[in-house]
Amino acid sequence: MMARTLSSVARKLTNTLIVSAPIKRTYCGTMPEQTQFTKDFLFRQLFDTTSSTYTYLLADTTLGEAILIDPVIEQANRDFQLCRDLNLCLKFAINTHMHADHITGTGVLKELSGCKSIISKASGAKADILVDESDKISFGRHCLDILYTPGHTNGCLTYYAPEQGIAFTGDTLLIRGCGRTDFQEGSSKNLYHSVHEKIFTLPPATKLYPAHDYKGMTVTTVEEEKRLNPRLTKSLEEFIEIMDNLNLPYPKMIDKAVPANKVCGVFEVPPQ
Ligand SMILES: N[C@@H](CCC(=O)N[C@@H](CSS)C(=O)NCC(=O)O)C(=O)O
Repeated sequence: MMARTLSSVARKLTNTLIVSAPIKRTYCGTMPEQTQFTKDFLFRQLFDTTSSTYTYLLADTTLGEAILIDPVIEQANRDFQLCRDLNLCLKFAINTHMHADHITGTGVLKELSGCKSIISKASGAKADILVDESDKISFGRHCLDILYTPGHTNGCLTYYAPEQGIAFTGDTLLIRGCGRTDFQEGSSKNLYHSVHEKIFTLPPATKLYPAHDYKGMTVTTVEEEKRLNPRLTKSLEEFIEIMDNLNLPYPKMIDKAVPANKVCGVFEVPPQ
């Protein structure tokens, strides 16, 4: 009896396997070879669920120097504690741009760790160090190149670590999307050119890490976005049309976040 039951289960499973649809293979290109991180490079992707913001901790594990990209004020203690847990000294807290949807953690991290804050000169925001494309950001023996990628805001930067094959695109390029261009000197034309000229010209296997994701995605590559991005694979004219019709709601925090982020996240919000 038991044997018959088992064999009927097995037959059902076999049938299920037989009737399941074959995997449809539509991609006929060659996958670009993946770059591995060097042994002395630490990478952590951290998330703030309220604003769906990614913060990135990068470090030289031999020399113990770290940086944070796009920290969020509510997570500043978490990020600082992680540096302590890993015996890392936080050198810089960096923003890709002046965010509209959350207050940056750079002000609090400066207090907690004594690190220096960084943002682009073009952002018009205050920070300890204002950078542009001619600068590099070094931590230990590692280094970030700076790409000027305006469009979402006028001061947007992409930070690129060529040796590791990774770039941090902020809100310029999101996974299968891009940052909106309807406020803070946003320009769809500039964003399109930034992506096509500065990001899509990086090596195809370059891993791209955005400042946000709203669908649970974590990473993409230049090759993937050039092939699959539903907005940026279009012509400039079609792209502008798409961006003009996004109809996204105004970010909930913008009226508090932008004044605070103009002064590195240390703005005292007046009592309501
Ligand atoms: N609902 C959120 C804000 C969502 C949003 O507008 N995200 C921005 C980046 S943060 S300013 C964006 O560019 N989105 C592009 C898109 O296509 O979703 C809030 O209220 O904070």
